[in-house]
Amino acid sequence: MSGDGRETTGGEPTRAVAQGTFDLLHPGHVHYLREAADHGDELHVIVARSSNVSHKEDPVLPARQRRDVVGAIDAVDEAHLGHESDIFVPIERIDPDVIVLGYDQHHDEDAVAAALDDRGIDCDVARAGPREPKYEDELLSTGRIVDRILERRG
Ligand SMILES: Cc1cc2nc3c(=O)[nH]c(=O)nc-3n(C[C@H](O)[C@H](O)[C@H](O)COP(=O)(O)O)c2cc1C
Ligand SMILES: Nc1ncnc2c1ncn2[C@@H]1O[C@H](COP(=O)(O)OP(=O)(O)OP(=O)(O)O)[C@@H](O)[C@H]1O
Repeated sequence: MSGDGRETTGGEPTRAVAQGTFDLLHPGHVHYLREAADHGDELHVIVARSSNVSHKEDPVLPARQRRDVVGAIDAVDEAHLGHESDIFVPIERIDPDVIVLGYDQHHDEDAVAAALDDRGIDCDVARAGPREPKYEDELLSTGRIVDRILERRG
C-alpha cells in the first residue's frame, strides 16, 4: 500500500480500470470511482459510447463531454472514450492489473475474466459495492435524476 492507501508493487505503478456511461454525475459515481482507485496506483476510466448503451435510455450528454467531466474527478488519473465496437481494444491499450466492475454492471465477472484470458490479457476482475444513501432523498442514479427533472420541469 502507498501512503494514500493504494496498492503498489514497488515497481511499475499498478493500473485499475473502471467503466460506465457516467451521464449526469452523482455521488454513487464518485463512490465507485474512489473504490476503484483503491485497487491500483492509477485509475483509468473507460466511458461508454452512446451507441453501446443499449440496455437503457440513450445518454443525454455526448460521450466526449461525459469523458471530460469524469476525467476531472480527483480519483481519476485518465478518462478514455470507449471503442465503438470492441470493448477490449482500450483494455489492450491501457494494460490494467485489475478491472473493477460497478456493483450493478450487467457484465458477468467470470465471462469478462474468460474473455481476457482468451485474448491473452493478464488482469484480475473485481466487483465494487454500492453507495449507501447518506441522507433521505439522495439521488444515486442517473435514471432517477432524469425522472426527477421530468417530474419537476417536464
Ligand atoms: C472491461 C470493460 C470494457 C469496456 N469498454 C468499453 C468500450 O471500449 N466502449 C464502450 O462503448 N463500452 C465499453 N464498456 C461497456 C460500458 O462501459 C458499459 O458497461 C455499458 O455500455 C454502459 O452501461 P453501464 O453504464 O450501465 O455500465 C466496457 C465494459 C467493460 C466491463
Ligand atoms: N449508487 C451507486 N453506488 C455505487 N456505484 C454506482 C452507483 N450508481 C452507479 N454506479 C456505478 O457507476 C458506473 C456508471 O454507472 P451508470 O453510468 O450506469 O450510472 P447509473 O446512475 O447507474 O445510471 P442509470 O440510473 O441510468 O442506470 C457503474 O459501474 C455503476 O455500477
